[in-house]
Amino acid sequence: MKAAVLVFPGSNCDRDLAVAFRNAGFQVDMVWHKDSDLPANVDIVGVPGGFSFGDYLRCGAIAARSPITSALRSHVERGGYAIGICNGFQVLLETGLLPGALMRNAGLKFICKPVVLDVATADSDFTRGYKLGQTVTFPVAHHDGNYTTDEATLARLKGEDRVAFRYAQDVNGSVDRIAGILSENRRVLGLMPHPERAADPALGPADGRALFAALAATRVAA
Ligand SMILES: NC(=O)CC[C@H](N)C(=O)O
Repeated sequence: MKAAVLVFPGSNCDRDLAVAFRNAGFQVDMVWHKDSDLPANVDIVGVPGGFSFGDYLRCGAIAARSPITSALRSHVERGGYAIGICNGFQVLLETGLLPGALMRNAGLKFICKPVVLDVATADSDFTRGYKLGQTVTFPVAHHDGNYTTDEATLARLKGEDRVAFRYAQDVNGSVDRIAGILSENRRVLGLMPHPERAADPALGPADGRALFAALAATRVAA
């Protein structure tokens, strides 16, 4: 299995994400945002956390217009897998590859702490290592994590079982306590909490490991 981790000016979780992929058995290439192609035969693209382009305009808005993001779009449109974590989730929303938007946290403060999440669906190649309703602990570190969308999209996300994770308790004001969502074909996951920072038992809780392990076990037919 081959992963590509995108790197923007201001990314700061790119290496953590690469380590989590590698420890799960992936071969990983780092790809600079000015490149216009992904390496050949990439199975999954990781869009990492951080502060791409200093979070200017809106978090992820400039990164969404980088050359590599067109390649990401083509990869996803071909049915390829992608995961966007924190700033990566913001980038996926800004590209329109996932629906909705992330606003400033309801409390207007940067939140940096481990949070408990409910696994809201186990029906995806990202979450099938968990049980439905299981709780997991991943860290969050964001100021713009307040997920919102219109009523119709929210109803659709819920009706199509596309909410992947919910905060067990309100953290940042997100509608329906949504922490992460899936694309229509369930091959793109965007989430604010950081599974890659909870993937090594030597460093603390390692609930994120099951996500990368499930992906590594996925037979990709894209
Ligand atoms: N850790 C991150 O990816 C930070 C995300 C984003 N720049 C925010 O603060 O909302």
